[in-house]
Amino acid sequence: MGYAQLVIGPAGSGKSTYCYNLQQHCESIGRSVHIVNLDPAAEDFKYSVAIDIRELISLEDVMDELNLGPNGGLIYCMEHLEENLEDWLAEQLEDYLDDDYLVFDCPGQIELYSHIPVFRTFVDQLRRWNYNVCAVYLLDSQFVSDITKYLSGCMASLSAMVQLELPHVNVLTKMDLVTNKKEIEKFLDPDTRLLIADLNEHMAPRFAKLNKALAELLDDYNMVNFLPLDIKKENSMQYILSQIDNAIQFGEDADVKIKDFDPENGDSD
Ligand SMILES: Nc1nc2c(ncn2[C@@H]2O[C@H](COP(=O)(O)OP(=O)(O)OP(=O)(O)O)[C@@H](O)[C@H]2O)c(=O)[nH]1
Ligand SMILES: [Mg+2]
Repeated sequence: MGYAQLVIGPAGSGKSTYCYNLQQHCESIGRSVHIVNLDPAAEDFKYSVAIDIRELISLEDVMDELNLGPNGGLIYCMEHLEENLEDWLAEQLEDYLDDDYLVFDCPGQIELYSHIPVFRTFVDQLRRWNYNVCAVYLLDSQFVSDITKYLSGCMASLSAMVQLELPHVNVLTKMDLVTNKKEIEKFLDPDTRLLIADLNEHMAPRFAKLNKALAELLDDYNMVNFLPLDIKKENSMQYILSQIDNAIQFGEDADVKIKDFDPENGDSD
């Protein structure tokens, strides 16, 4: 059984930075992770890359040779990946052990998750190869400055969740930049009734029914729940990782091993 995180979220939300900080954190606790770059437009990374989509296809080449713009080019690249999962990706993954932990740093274009099936195909293939996969959806705390933006961020996350059908963890990034912590904290685990009240206050009365329906939708999917990520605080990443591990049952075998050697039940010397 392998384990994987699919790190997704809007452009600039902090996905690559998250991957780097996760790698640093894992190094510091002596745990192994391998970061896979799935962004064909990426230029350089701070993390060490285990597998790189740019060895299969690069956005620059596609744009030059096929005369495509950056967005069309990206879709072309991702569809090319989709067609090459069983040869290229399979071959790349052969270098990793069955129980390795992979982290996929994905591109930020939202249409990749809502309009075309590439990530759904990708995830289905990983599952066939026996990976437990968790979607980690990052949203920039700087973007969540008011309730309507927050709600639109939640909706984009929900759309990815419905499309991918994976265990799903939402993360609010760049908390180190937040000056008014109280203002943001209300978005981490809010009461949807308060959200509606807040929305109604800011919007014309004719939106009241829509606001109520949106809040109920979030409630039904248990969606409104974000873990704060402050890269300046070590325990912040540690907590997020523990939640994700839990979602993909990583470490349960290790728990069994620890219990086997529980000094209270084992031999004493
Ligand atoms: N202060 C601070 N800056 C951050 C943090 N995360 C990301 N940034 C900055 O935000 C910008 C975008 O970060 P990236 O990690 O490249 O974001 P991304 O989601 O990978 O972006 P794309 O791959 O283009 O979609 C960079 O300038 C980062 O330095 C954070 O936690 N704190
Ligand atoms: Mg990136």
